[in-house]
Amino acid sequence: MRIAVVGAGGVGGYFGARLAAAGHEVTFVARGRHLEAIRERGLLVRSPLGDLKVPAASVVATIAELEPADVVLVAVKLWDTEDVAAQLGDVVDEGTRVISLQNGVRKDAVLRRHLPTRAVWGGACYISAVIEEPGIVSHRGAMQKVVFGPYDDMDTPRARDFLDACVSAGIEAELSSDIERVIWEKFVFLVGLSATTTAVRQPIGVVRSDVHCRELLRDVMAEAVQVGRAAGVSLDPKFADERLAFCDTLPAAMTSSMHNDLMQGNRLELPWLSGSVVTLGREFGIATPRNQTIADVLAPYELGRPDPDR
Ligand SMILES: NC(=O)C1=CN([C@@H]2O[C@H](COP(=O)(O)OP(=O)(O)OC[C@H]3O[C@@H](n4cnc5c(N)ncnc54)[C@H](OP(=O)(O)O)[C@@H]3O)[C@@H](O)[C@H]2O)C=CC1
Ligand SMILES: CC(C)(CO)C(=O)C(=O)O
Repeated sequence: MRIAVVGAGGVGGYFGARLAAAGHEVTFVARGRHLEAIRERGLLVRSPLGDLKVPAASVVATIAELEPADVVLVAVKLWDTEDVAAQLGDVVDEGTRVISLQNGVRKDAVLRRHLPTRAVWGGACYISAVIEEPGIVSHRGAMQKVVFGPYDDMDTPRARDFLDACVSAGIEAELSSDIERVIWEKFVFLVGLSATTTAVRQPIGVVRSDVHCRELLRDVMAEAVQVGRAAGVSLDPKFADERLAFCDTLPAAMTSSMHNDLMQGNRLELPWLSGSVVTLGREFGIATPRNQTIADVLAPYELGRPDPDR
């Protein structure tokens, strides 16, 4: 398959490299020092499942340089979605399908503002991966799963082709007939994990074993479930309790990409995570005090490490 990956970071770098290693025609769009390093030495992905090397020739600097693709994977941080979606408008043709592997529940609406509705499939991924240094992505742990699905059943046969491509590349992959619910289920869990690990600056093991933090984790997820249900998503009303039990099965050292970003002094996706729960809560008249507090205490870090002398 011809696959374009916009954003060659933790997520895009990992999944794109797996697909490339399986013989698919993968082109990455990268920028900055990461782009320069890939152009010089190729992209190296370090993974406990086996390292991967992508040749320098697979990278381009702009979306406009992409050749027609069957599937475009969007894997940039959420603040870059609008810009990427606008540029994709010029390269997506009749046969192209775009899957965002980003977190959050508003990404596909942003893509649809710039792309034909049929071109946008839903997606979510489960992985822990970061740009270790320019040109090098590190996959942490063995988790590496993609769930995706068209919003329109007519597209299911072509979606199966991408499923086959992922499976043949060794990616744990699932084709869902209810991708909106999948995206929301991931969102509920992620909002809980990212809010607590980032605010507490500790991994899930510490969060879940402290009685107060555990209740916070549950409440943050319960608020996300409530707003999701108000938005018409078929989430189980007890889903937060189910996810809390799931959190008990996670490796104690697991954190979240937002916690990692905070520790690195990077910008945070906070407005699209707890921030989205608050915004949607306002829209539907649902109180979201726990997510509001998370959004408030992390606000000084939203654009990167704050300057204490400011
Ligand atoms: N990392 C993880 O483990 C997980 C992340 N996610 C989600 O996946 C999404 C991507 O996250 P992650 O992989 O961590 O992000 P990264 O920051 O690691 O990678 C994104 C890359 O895309 C680049 N980029 C942004 N805009 C463009 C553009 N227009 N053209 C070319 N390159 C561009 C960024 O460059 P620059 O640095 O210059 O901005 C960066 O190199 C997020 O929504 C995140 O929440 C989901 C599951 C797990
Ligand atoms: C929870 C996790 C690691 C699962 O993929 C994630 O999506 C994130 O931290 O952004």
